[in-house]
Amino acid sequence: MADFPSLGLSDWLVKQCKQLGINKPTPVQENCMPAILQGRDCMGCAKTGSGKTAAFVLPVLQKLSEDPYGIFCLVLTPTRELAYQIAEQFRVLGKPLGLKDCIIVGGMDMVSQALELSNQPHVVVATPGRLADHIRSSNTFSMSKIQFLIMDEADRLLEQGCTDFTKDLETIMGILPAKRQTLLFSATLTDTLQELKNIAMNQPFFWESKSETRTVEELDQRYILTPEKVKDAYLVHLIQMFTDEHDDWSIIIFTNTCKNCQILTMMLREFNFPTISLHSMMKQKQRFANLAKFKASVFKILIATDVAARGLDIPTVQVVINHNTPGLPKIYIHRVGRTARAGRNGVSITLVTQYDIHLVHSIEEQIQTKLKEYPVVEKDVLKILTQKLESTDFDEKKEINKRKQLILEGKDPDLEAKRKAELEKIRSQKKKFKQRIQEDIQRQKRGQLKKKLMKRKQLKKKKAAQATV
Ligand SMILES: Nc1ncnc2c1ncn2[C@@H]1O[C@H](COP(=O)(O)OP(=O)(O)OP(=O)(O)O)[C@@H](O)[C@H]1O
Repeated sequence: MADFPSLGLSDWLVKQCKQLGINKPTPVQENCMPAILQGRDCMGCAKTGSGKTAAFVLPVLQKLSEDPYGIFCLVLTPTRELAYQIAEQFRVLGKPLGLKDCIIVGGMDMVSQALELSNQPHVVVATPGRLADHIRSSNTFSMSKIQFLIMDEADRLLEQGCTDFTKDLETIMGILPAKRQTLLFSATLTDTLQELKNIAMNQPFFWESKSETRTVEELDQRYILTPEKVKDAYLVHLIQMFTDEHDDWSIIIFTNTCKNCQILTMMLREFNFPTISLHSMMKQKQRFANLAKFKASVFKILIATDVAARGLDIPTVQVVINHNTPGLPKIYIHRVGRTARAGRNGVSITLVTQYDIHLVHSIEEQIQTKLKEYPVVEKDVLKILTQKLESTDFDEKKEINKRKQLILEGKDPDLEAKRKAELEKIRSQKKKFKQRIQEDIQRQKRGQLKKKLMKRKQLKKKKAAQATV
């Protein structure tokens, strides 16, 4: 197995790595770093937690130390928290260089960002939306001398999901020099391969970790079958079990909406679990503060939407719980990848309701692994259900939360309720009308049939009468 010097890495960087406990390159580093140091474009696809960040940070720092000039490297990433994490890796590994970095993400002060950009940082780490805003609104910085464009979680950047980066990426690409090195990394590159190849035009070096499975071996992947209605009781039971047995464990719970994030946080706090949330409806400063508290283990439980599904590297996370079964296998891969990182062990548990079985099958097919059932003592879950959930008038809280949400959306809850009731009335009238029409048709059909049968009977009678004559 190669070591860092044999891959062409300078002594000062090898020393920096050692200080961080990075002694031997991981496969993605071993394979991609020489190609990057040779000046090639590179696409690296390796499992979650396998060291993809250092695979691009180290060669960029080496090249930067040889010829620092202007804004040298631009890193694009889909989420704000991830941008800070990547910038920190650059800062720590590039300390001896006196590296100047700049983070450009939404939700933070635009004026101070513009100032930082005009100060010619070596490395800019950005989310596409905010960087595109800066490009459109000012001409105080230039990216024309950029040597490296890096797209971390590259497949997500190209996806046209709920956040579509296409327009912003076009704006950004428009000011970058054609002559540059482009590096694309993710744990799930394959389904956007062609689009990515168009971005890395220089016959990119492509490396993908060869493995039957798409999740790491150290991850124990489980599921619990639960009726939708009592899912939360199972969740409480799981957390109770983990917190009773391991006081140093952190848990991330993924759920599908910001609203559910809030509701679950409220519910788990009722049970006195140290819970904090992270979702896109929160103010950015609060998002950073909550994540910092979770990383520092002030709060052991983080409830998050998929804004936290990709890239976040928090070594203390031992358990990932999917409160909803992810609709796409890719999302599942990234979510459960928040644990069992860098060779550590971890557990993931997916709550599967009667409506989600087909989703589990497609996840299993993609990851080439069968999820195992997580044993649960039903009696204990039932206890939670009857004692606590009922006594905390949870339904009432849900209703209050619904009303709060509507107010936040600028709607009047009472008017909305009225509107909903009217809609319901119209729907039920429509249903009744349809039913009536169908009944009429049936009646007509029955009438016609009756007539036919009568005719046939009469004909038979007639024939019989003729025969006797
Ligand atoms: N060669 C190495 N030896 C030991 N640990 C390493 C090495 N390289 C990186 N690490 C550590 O491994 C952890 C995971 O790395 P990183 O966050 O880069 O993973 P990733 O492959 O980008 O994962 P994801 O796909 O989830 O974004 C980090 O804490 C990092 O410091």
